[in-house]
Amino acid sequence: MADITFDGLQISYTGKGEPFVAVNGFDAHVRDGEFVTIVGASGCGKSSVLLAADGLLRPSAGEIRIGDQVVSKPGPDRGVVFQDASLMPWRTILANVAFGLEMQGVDKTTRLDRARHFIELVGLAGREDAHPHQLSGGMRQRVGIARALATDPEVLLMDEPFGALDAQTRELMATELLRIWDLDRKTVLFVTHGIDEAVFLADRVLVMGGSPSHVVEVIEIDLPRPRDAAVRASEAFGKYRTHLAELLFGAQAGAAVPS
Ligand SMILES: Nc1ncnc2c1ncn2[C@@H]1O[C@H](COP(=O)(O)OP(=O)(O)OP(=O)(O)O)[C@@H](O)[C@H]1O
Repeated sequence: MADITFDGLQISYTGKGEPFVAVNGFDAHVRDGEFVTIVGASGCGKSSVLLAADGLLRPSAGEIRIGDQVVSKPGPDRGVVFQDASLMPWRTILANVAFGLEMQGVDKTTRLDRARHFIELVGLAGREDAHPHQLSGGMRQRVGIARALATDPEVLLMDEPFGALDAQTRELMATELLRIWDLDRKTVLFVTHGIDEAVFLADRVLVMGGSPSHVVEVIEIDLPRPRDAAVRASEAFGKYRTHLAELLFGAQAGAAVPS
């Protein structure tokens, strides 16, 4: 089981003065195979929650469990994609995607075969020998996704993976991500600033708010899959957008979002 449980999660940062409690009482459950997005105002702690789920940040109270295992450090059960794909510039695309498998000691033939498979899956077949600087921002994010998938993690943690892309590429990437996710439905936790993106991708949206922040509302997105342009244009989609905008920016902002 690759469900994720956040149980009374608290995240504090210690500096020179008093510790700063960024997140407190964050409770949530992401079901096995579910696609959950997290939204909230800038600085509310979305990335902190994701870093803690990856095991890179130790909670000051509470715990995170993947299945029945308490998260204490990064592990092969989790694949991570950040806003900046953080590729190694001196490595080819193939070698970047194969990197995690190399770290796991997978033999060369197997890891290159697997890397090629995932490069093809993200639509970059033919670019295996290119270097990251020869690719567009969207292509680099595709490489980041292929790299995260190559080790076959149970859980994908994604922090604004399309945040640096233009609006059109961003929409395209969201559709592509859902196509890939649909192949084996990994458990996904996806942080975004984008209201449309949050609704389009998710089975459920976790809305963060408060100070220190926590989950203030969980919205079940009852829209059909596969999600496509027709779903995006539907009245139901518009209602979810308006509701989310109201929650995040107040009633006036919600009214300004066209459905
Ligand atoms: N290393 C750190 N040291 C001290 N404070 C930090 C550190 N990292 C984050 N913070 C603070 O913790 C809070 C949450 O930050 P975090 O980056 O998790 O928010 P976020 O919701 O992901 O923000 P954004 O949407 O702008 O990316 C912020 O107030 C931030 O200033």
